[in-house]
Amino acid sequence: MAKSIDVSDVNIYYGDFLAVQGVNMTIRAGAVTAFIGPSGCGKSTFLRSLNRMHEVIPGARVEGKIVVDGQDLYEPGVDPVAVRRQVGMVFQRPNPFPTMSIYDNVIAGLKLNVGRMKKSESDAVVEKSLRGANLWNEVKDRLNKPGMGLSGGQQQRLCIARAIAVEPQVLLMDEPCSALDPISTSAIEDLIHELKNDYTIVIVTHNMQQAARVSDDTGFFNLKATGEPGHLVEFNPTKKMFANPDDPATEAYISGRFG
Ligand SMILES: Nc1ncnc2c1ncn2[C@@H]1O[C@H](COP(=O)(O)OP(=O)(O)OP(=O)(O)O)[C@@H](O)[C@H]1O
Repeated sequence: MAKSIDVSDVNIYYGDFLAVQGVNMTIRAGAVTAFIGPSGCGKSTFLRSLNRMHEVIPGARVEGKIVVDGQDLYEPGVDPVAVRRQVGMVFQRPNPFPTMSIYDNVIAGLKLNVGRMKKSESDAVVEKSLRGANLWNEVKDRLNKPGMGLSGGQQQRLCIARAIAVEPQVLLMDEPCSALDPISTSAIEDLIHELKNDYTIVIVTHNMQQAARVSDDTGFFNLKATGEPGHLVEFNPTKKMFANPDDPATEAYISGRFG
């Protein structure tokens, strides 16, 4: 089930470098939230802090609170692997496991989490996840063929199927369409609309039309100057953000005057 995310006073470091400073926001359950902003302002860094992926980089750390379903993800004793199951992620470039079939790609995460499953159970998960990712009809007759044999857009939907197979509460997407052609992009955008009934979705995008098309809320990140930390300038419903933003910097960015 979709959950909200409450972010308080979050600072994110790479070693001594403060990359993102002082973020506060509430990401609504069952909504699509987009992060926009110029290159280097910390959108991806912040996104990765939402499922404890940031800390896999040596020296990287997060301060502050990120609460999902009443649980602060950064409290001592919280298992980052359990967090990543609850908060799934889809990356910029489709990254199916190269040696695995379509079928095995879908259940790869689930196998890690639950171990062995009955064939009938895994068949059901594979079908449900591929249907959920709008890919079932295209691949149902070749589930045992390699995942790498699919088109880029199909591979990205396969990665979405893999992410939803473990039934997360939140789905993070880091520029999921940037490597895709317009038709595949449109298929992923349609899918995002459908998935938000079941998942809280957070998407980083460079494409402002995409943010306007797919999201309910938008966060605009910016940098005061090169070398300064990125910060959240404004967080508002997407309609307001694009029609009547609160901050002049948001308006300047949205209207293409910088970035
Ligand atoms: N692995 C890393 N080690 C050190 N610094 C990093 C690392 N990854 C990112 N940074 C720095 O953190 C800051 C934020 O980068 P990040 O990639 O989050 O920005 P972004 O807004 O997502 O940029 P883009 O839109 O170009 O993808 C930048 O100054 C970047 O150089």
